Amino acid sequence: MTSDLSAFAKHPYRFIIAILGSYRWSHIAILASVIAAVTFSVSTQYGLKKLVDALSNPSQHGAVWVAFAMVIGFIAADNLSWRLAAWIGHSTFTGVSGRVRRKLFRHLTGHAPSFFHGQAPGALTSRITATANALYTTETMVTFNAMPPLVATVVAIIYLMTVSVAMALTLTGVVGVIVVFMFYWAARGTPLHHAYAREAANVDGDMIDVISNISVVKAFGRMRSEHRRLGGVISREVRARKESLYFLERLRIFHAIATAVLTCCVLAWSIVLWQRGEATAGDVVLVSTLGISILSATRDLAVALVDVTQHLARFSEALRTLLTPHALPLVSSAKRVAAARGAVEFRDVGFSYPDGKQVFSSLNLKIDPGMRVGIVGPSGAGKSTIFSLIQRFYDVQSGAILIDGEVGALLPDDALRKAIAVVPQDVSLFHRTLRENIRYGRPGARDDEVMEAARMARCENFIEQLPAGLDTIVGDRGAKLSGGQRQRVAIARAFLKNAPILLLDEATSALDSHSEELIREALTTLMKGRTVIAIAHRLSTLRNFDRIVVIQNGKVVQDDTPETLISKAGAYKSLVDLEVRRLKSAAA
Ligand SMILES: Nc1ncnc2c1ncn2[C@@H]1O[C@H](COP(=O)(O)OP(=O)(O)OP(=O)(O)O)[C@@H](O)[C@H]1O
Repeated sequence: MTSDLSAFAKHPYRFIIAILGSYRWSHIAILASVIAAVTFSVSTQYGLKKLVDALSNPSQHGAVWVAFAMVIGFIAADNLSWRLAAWIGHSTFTGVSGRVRRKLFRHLTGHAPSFFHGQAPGALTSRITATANALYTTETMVTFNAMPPLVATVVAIIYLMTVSVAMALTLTGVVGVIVVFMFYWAARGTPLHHAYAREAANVDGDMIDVISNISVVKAFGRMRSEHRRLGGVISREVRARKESLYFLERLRIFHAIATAVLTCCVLAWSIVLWQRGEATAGDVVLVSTLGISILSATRDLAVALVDVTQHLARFSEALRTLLTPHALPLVSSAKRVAAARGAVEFRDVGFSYPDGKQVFSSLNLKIDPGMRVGIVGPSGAGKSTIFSLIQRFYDVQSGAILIDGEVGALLPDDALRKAIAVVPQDVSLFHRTLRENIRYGRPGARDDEVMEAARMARCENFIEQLPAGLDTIVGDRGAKLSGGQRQRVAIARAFLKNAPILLLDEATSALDSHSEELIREALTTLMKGRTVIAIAHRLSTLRNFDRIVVIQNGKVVQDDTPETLISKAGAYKSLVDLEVRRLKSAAA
């Protein structure tokens, strides 16, 4: 299977077959063990019939012990087969569930970053878990809930035929009617069970919402009203759960009455046969025990079938929503490309976001290797979009973006990623050690290289103060580090990555002047010998750049050296004047 599984979105059963294919022999072994276990279990009743027949005939002492051995043998074989089925089942079903998760996660992470904008990460990951769990539950239910009563019914009917073919056929008809009736009745409860599942999810969602906003709740003194709100949500869930449980209970009551009446009929019938001399005492025992087990099996079978169909429906639904096709086809990494030198060119680029918002109609921008270019312009001009397009988070609709003269969209993904390092505005860190976070820039980097990158990014001082130095866990999204420290970790990553093209997105939030100074020093070293494209929010950052490109409404309105631009009237001069006025009024 490739990482794009979207072809399976409409064919969930093909997906299941493809996944189960790798566990074919284990499933066959489980199936055989369950069939054997149930056959042995039902055969125990036959052993008991033999025992009763031998006991009622005093001359058959030997036959009594043969029947005894038969019963013990069946019981032992029954238990051993169940344990074997469960033993293989545990490793197979958990293996399948792990495989489903790996496959779905691979598919999910194969989407372009743009796919994840506006999607709650928690919702996506819990859908993967729910899908894998639905398949796991389906497998265990089929094996341990649906198959045993089905096999037991078939085997029991075969044994009953040895006593009375008419009784066996009548019972088959009655069982069929009961299973179908119970299945449809049980299925009618589905909306109630779904309503309960929805309410339970609401309780979870509300609790998560409150806990993740706990500081806001406390700051506004709303804890009591949040408790009240949650109390209401929990009451609705309790009500829905009761309705779902009572529905199943009514089904069980009906079944219990039907079982009692039918057992009575079967028993009476076999006694009549015995009175007529057409059945032995053992036959009466066999018929009554088998009759009872068949009738009990009908309820388990009907309920299990409903559960299985529901889980399969949930699985198919989840698969449909998870397996949306990848928007950007990946280029095979087999294609070899020379190491990048760092030239970037936008040639007649036309681009609109998937929602139809057009940002560029025909953007042209040529940046030579080693050149430092600052991009400025008002909010919404398209600066960040330029970065997204260079990194191929989206494909352009017309024109092309060239890296060293090669169309970016035709470059293998790993070649493109190798060519570009990014120091983003919002640095996102993993909930792992600082060392692992910095090493993200180059996974194979040695410890001394990680340390050197940290030193060049001016991280030493704060690393020394961390409780476990580089081995400190940085907290969720790097919560234990300050904004300036997170920026320097991103710079350290970029040092390790050592890519020829550097995209810098200056943080909008102001840092203290010491932190700003450290970052400025680190960036000056980092920029040496690379092509740099920087989005600057403070124009002073761009003083030492080779070129400044001013963008307005998706168009380049000025493109020149900082000295030339500042010396003549125009968009850049207006922006500088505006910043000077802002700084003056802030200082006043
Ligand atoms: N994911 C998106 N989907 C749809 N439209 C978007 C998306 N991202 C940005 N836009 C729109 O595209 C236009 C350009 O946005 P972009 O983020 O590139 O501007 P910017 O110059 O970087 O602005 P800022 O300085 O405020 O970050 C804006 O009108 C914005 O609303």
